[in-house]
Order: sequence, then structure tokens, then C-alpha cells
Amino acid sequence: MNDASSEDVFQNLISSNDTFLFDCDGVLWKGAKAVPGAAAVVNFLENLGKQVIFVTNNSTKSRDKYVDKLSSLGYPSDKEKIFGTAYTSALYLKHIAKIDGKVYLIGNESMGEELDNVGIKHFGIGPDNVATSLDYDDIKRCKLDEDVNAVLVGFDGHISFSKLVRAGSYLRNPNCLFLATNSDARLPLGDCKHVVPGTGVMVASVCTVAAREPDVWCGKPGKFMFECIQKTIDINPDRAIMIGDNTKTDIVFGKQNSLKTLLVFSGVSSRDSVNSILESSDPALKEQVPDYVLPSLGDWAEFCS
Ligand SMILES: O=C(O)COP(=O)(O)O
Ligand SMILES: [Mg+2]
Repeated sequence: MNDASSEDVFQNLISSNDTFLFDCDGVLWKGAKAVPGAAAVVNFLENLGKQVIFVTNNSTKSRDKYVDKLSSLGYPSDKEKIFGTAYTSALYLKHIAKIDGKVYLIGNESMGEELDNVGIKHFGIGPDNVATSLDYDDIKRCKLDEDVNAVLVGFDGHISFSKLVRAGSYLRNPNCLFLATNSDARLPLGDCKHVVPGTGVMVASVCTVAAREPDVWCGKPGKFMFECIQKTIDINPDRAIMIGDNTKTDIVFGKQNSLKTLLVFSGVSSRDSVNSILESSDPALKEQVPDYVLPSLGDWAEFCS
């Protein structure tokens, strides 16, 4: 593991890579605020002619909404270079699973927007508080739709008992496909004192009630995310680097796709967590060790003028 803070290492990474894949939450921004200096670095790389790609597990924005967020925070915002899980899960359902029925969605408006874009029927967005007691008459009011043949779980701030009744009931059918966007446990929101539950919390609830694991993960480190990128963008893994803040998702994703990896400490994973991975004798954890570490992407801004 190398420290990437010096200008020599930065220049070396520029000359040895044509493609820079950036995770978003915790690398480019925390909540609504950009990571200081990060936009200057990303624009510098883009102006050098490097291929800049955004790869995020966050399902709360469609590609169009990411264009708006990236540009409002000063980042390049080419829609074709943005891969979020709202988009990739819609691609999976349309082109791989070729779903012809309905999707029960534990998710959000942006996921619905991407499903609409590819013509997939869905329902489930928004509050669902039908069952308020454990009385079976009440639970029966959660009507089940016979046409559902997939359950998709992403970020849903309205996750509820009723939604779990429905998801568990649909997934009792082994032919009902179970898709999840990502397993991130928490979202990094900067100086916030609260713990912010991530999509992993919602997916874990559905896994528990359904007694099943997802058939497909549409985000990092799942392989479908990289397949989506490769379908439209030419990447030579030998000359590409994945920059992320989470060892479990970003670094494993980079390693599994033979990319170089760089971990920043501005988001989920800390230097201490990397040290305990390094000290551990569990061979499975080795996949989480990045090639490079850097406190924050913005630390390179001083080399970009
Ligand atoms: O939404 C999340 O949990 C993480 O999103 P990220 O992949 O951009 O860090
Ligand atoms: Mg992140």
C-alpha cells in the first residue's frame, strides 16, 4: 500500500493511467457539499484528456439527476460517463432479466424514473403503512399483485413493515427475481452527528424476511456494474484506476476488475479500518487492501494549477 500524497506519485498515476473511475459519496461530495478541491482535480484530469467515469452505488438519483448534481458542484457531467445503481438496475431488468411482468420496488422516485425510461412496469414508491398491527386481518390488507415477477431493493426512506410483508411474500416464489442495488451500511454525510442508514440496511431487512440473498447486485462490487460500463466505454484495466472511500465496495470492485485502486479517507473507511484489515489473518480481507491511500482527493488540487 502506497501513500499517494506526493506530487511524484500523482504524476506517476497520471502517466500510468488513461481512465479514472470515481466513486461519488465520500470522494466527490458528502451530502450536498463538494469535497474541497476535488472538482479542481477531476477537471484537471479531464482537461489532460483522461477518461473520467463516475461509478456510484447511490440509487437516489437517475442519470439525469447526476448530471445536474455533478455540474452544480463544478464537476464534468457527461451523462454517458455516469453509472449509478438506479440506472444499472433498470438496465438489468430490461436487457438481462427481460422482465415482462411488474417490479415491486422498495426504492425511490429516481429508480422509478429509470425503470420508466426503459418501459418496465413498477409500483411501491412512497409510504406504505397498510398493516399497523400483527392482526392477520390487517396484514391481509397488503394486497399482493399476481403480476409481480421481480423485487428490486434500493434506497427507500419509507421502508416499513408493510413493505417487508409485500417483499417477503413475493419472494416466497423462487421464480421471483430478487435484485438489490448495494449493501452500503451507512452514508457519509460529513460533519453530521447522526448515523445515516444506507441501502444495506434496507436490503438486509428484505433478506431476513425473505430468507434469501439477492440474485443480483446492481452496484459495486457486483460484476454487472463493470459490465454496464464496458458495454459503452472502452477501458484498458492495465491503465485504469478506481478511486473510492469504501474498502468493501470500491476497492473490492477495483480489484475484481483488475483496476488499480486508491482509497481516500474522506468518507466511509478510515486509516484505522485499513490497518485492521492489514493486521488481520483473514485472507478474504486482502481484496479490500487498496494499492494507494490519500487523505482526500482535494489534496492533489495543489498539483493541478
Ligand atoms: O449510496 C451509497 O451508499 C454509496 O454511494 P457511493 O458508491 O457513491 O459511495
Ligand atoms: Mg463512496
